[in-house]
Amino acid sequence: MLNLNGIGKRFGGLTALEGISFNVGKGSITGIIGPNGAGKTTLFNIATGIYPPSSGAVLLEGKDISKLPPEGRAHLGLVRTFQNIELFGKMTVLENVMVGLHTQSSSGMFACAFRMPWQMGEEKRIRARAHELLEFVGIPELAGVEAGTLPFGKGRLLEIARAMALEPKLLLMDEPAAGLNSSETAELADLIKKIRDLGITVALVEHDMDLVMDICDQLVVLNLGTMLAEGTPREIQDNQAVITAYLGEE
Ligand SMILES: Nc1ncnc2c1ncn2[C@@H]1O[C@H](COP(=O)(O)OP(=O)(O)OP(=O)(O)O)[C@@H](O)[C@H]1O
Repeated sequence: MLNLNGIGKRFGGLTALEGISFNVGKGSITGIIGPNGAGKTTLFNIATGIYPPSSGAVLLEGKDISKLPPEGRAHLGLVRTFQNIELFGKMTVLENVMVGLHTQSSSGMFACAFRMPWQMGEEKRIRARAHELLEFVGIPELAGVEAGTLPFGKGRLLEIARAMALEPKLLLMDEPAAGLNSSETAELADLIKKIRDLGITVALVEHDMDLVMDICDQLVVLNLGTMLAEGTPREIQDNQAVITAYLGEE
């Protein structure tokens, strides 16, 4: 689904990544883990188009997307969530999801903002779909609430609903469990599995080892900008280099 081919990244004299190659399998949940400063965020930013790689290529379904900006990647179905939730605080929860749906709709934001008569049917369809997505992530009762007043954990679920509005083929999540308590993390784990069960490929950068061991089909371990290991959670747990470099730190 997503191929990272010999990715390298230099920031001035510092080599943040070197020779990173792996494939995020279609329909899988892939976790990218590693100690602090391993290069996870840098790799995530290269995959989502925030930075160009210094070397190597990013391929989505075989197509080289290395030079595409984030919006272009989103059009091809590569959608991301943020570690620091970015919501429209003054809008309702429902409206936040509707904004995502408008960017996908044929009529676009402009016509919808002015409520052209021929857009009313579309508007109704979008509102219904937004309700469905809130139901899917488990917060249907919060539709009318101002997004800025949401507790952090609910905000994360809303962000996921908004990402789902973009109809991702591949959802890239930046530390989705950061800031969540254990019951919220368990809820998140169920939701990510539900997303995978819809046929959407998921890749996440995450520090919460219990979460990645629970939900991931495949793990990639980075250390000091290189790939230390790749395998199933079981294989990674038993990998001596990983234990030394990473798990041993805990
Ligand atoms: N924009 C930048 N300019 C210069 N150096 C950077 C930049 N972004 C990252 N680095 C460096 O690249 C290396 C990898 O950092 P990165 O943030 O990708 O690691 P990480 O695995 O995400 O760490 P953490 O788990 O702490 O978030 C670090 O040495 C970092 O200082």
